[in-house]
Amino acid sequence: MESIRRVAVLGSGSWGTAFAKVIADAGRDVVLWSRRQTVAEEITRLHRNSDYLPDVTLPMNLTATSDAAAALADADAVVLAVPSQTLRTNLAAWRPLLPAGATLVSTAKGVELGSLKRMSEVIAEVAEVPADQVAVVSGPNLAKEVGAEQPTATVIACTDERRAEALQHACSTRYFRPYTNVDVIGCELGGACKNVIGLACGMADGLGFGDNTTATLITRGLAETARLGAALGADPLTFAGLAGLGDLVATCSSPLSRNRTFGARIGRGDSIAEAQAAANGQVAEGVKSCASIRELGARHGVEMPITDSVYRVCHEALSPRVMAAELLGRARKAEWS
Ligand SMILES: NC(=O)C1=CN([C@@H]2O[C@H](COP(=O)(O)OP(=O)(O)OC[C@H]3O[C@@H](n4cnc5c(N)ncnc54)[C@H](OP(=O)(O)O)[C@@H]3O)[C@@H](O)[C@H]2O)C=CC1
Ligand SMILES: O=C(CO)COP(=O)(O)O
Repeated sequence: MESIRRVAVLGSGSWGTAFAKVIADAGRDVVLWSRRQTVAEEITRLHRNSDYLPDVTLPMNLTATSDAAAALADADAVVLAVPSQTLRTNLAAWRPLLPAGATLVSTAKGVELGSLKRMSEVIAEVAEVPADQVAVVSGPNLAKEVGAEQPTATVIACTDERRAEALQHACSTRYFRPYTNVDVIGCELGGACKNVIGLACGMADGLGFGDNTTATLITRGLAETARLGAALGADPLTFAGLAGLGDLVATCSSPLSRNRTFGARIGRGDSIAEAQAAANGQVAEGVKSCASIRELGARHGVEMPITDSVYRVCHEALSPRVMAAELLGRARKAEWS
């Protein structure tokens, strides 16, 4: 695998912008694609993305465009940083422009509604590339903290270890430390499921519950994520790592998490529509992915009580307080069963 010199990042929201900055800080030329020309112009001319990371000055070797062909020209790696549920449509439009052989990198943390596919599966299918050409970046990576250059680690997962290492090299900086992992399934499930558990933790906070409840949800949330992972062939160790426990803890504890913030509003009594309006267009992936993850669990006979409860709150108008009572009132069982 050749080294990565030029990177296209498609999607200029919070994470697309922060991760593009990391790669530029690692010395690569980065072109960020934005669907809004005004955002692209602001990034290129003023080195700012005031909609998503207003306090961050972006590096000079990061430019932006709303022309996908210009962003993708000669890219050695293509980072996909759009929401999970639009990725298939976005990528289908970009498919003819993808440079042959480029590593395609998923940053989206979700499971597709309908197909129940992981993002790397969607990418391989739509781009018509082998699975080992697709990498996943996942870990405790709250965009605002990464943008502020706070010390952070992540996981680059790819079944082709040399591609993973090339990407690891292309995004290693003094504040961002990527580890490689060949367990793509586990890393993706960790990233998708933690958003749902983050919603549950937010709901608990909104109801006025404290750290015991949060710790209980984190731990039992990890247990159901790991059960799903086992059924889908993930490496159990992945769930103890950055893309598992690491991301789960960051999302479930941080007021910066959009999923946790969304859940807290619901816990305080907002409707789903009100919480969506307050999110101001920013994606809280778990609201949709709770449906696909719940269905994936059911398809594989995996019990996922927290995910099921979050789904019923988000899509069947279950009250969070009743959710809490129901979860506590479940049939008694052994911890590891
Ligand atoms: N934020 C974070 O801390 C992290 C997020 N992630 C994951 O990265 C993915 C992207 O999230 P993030 O950047 O945070 O999301 P944001 O909500 O911050 O930004 C979403 C971006 O996607 C664009 N977009 C939205 N809908 C479409 C569409 N239909 N077609 C094309 N572009 C679209 C938005 O454009 P516009 O501005 O014009 O609306 C915006 O640039 C998610 O799966 C998230 O879970 C992963 C790690 C960290
Ligand atoms: O994935 C994230 C941190 O790793 C961001 O979480 P939110 O999407 O909940 O903000």
